[in-house]
Amino acid sequence: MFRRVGLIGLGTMGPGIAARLARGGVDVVAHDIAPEAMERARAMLDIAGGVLDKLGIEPPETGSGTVSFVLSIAEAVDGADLVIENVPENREIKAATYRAIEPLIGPSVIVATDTSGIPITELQASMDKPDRFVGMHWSNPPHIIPMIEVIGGAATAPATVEAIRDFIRALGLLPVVVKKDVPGFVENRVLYALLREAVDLVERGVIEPEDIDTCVSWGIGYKIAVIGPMALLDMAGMDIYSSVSSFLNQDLCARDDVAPLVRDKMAANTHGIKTGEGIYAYTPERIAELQKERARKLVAIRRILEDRG
Ligand SMILES: NC(=O)C1=CN([C@@H]2O[C@H](COP(=O)(O)OP(=O)(O)OC[C@H]3O[C@@H](n4cnc5c(N)ncnc54)[C@H](O)[C@@H]3O)[C@@H](O)[C@H]2O)C=CC1
Ligand SMILES: Cc1ncc(C(=O)O)c(C(=O)O)c1O
Repeated sequence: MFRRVGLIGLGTMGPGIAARLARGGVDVVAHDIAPEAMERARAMLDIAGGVLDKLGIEPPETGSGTVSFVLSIAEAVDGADLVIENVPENREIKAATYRAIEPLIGPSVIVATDTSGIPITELQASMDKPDRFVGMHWSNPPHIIPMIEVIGGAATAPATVEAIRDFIRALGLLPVVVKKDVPGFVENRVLYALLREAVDLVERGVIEPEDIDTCVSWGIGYKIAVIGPMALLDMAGMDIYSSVSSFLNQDLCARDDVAPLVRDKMAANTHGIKTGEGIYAYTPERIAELQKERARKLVAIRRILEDRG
């Protein structure tokens, strides 16, 4: 079990990760190059703590850990036995961050990345000690979603993968070890297959955005939370899947670039909630309302799925 974690990057993911680790008894020393991100993270900690209370996640007997904010990477990694990197999904920024971290840590300190899908083998190529480098892919919102993917690259020592898997288990979370270092790992390969098809259907005028959200949330999402895809195949029957996939697979979206709908949104700086408009438009009041409502529903669903309803 790691007792002290250096957390680098406090944007969308960092604050929830800090809150969840601290609730598990870990002392987190957090750093972001942007002072305003550190301020936002402080405010987020209280909100995430309230959600963890509602989830009934108790600290261990030794008590909750702490979260402190520091002004440099050197202070964040000093004395850490694990460093978690949460900087933007950009190879150069990540490589520069590892170059800054590595000279500051001892040989036994593990460095984990929360990359959404850049292969670990690629990222560890810039490291002096790639054997202690590993993927630890949390899902957003990270203080609520219990599943975390663990991915070793070609040069990762098996003991590094095992240490992260055991740490996640000790926190009461659900590690899933991905056996091959494929781009996107597993969660995002599945999610992006769904998103590619959804964007394509909206772009082709087959369905309105609100209607595909209803269709997927109530038709597929609700069911898949209880019955995973492999179990769903058995429930539907291999005969049905074989028959439907024989004509449908060839008609599914197979585009290998970013869809025009998404490129247009990027060009117009309509990135979603973070800019106030994406597929839908959001006022600041609506964003606050949605965040509360989504957290409340995710907490209620998780309690039911854990038979604690
Ligand atoms: N947003 C999401 O839903 C998910 C994102 N991820 C992955 O997690 C990582 C972080 O993603 P987000 O939190 O969404 O990114 P973000 O862009 O919201 O936050 C990144 C933070 O890193 C900071 N930063 C940049 N360079 C830095 C440096 N050298 N030192 C310290 N801080 C630095 C930025 O100021 C920013 O606050 C990415 O690899 C992303 O792909 C993983 C799961 C879900
Ligand atoms: C759109 C999107 N992309 C990546 C991720 C991730 O897991 O890295 C997520 C997420 O929900 O966590 C996501 O929604």
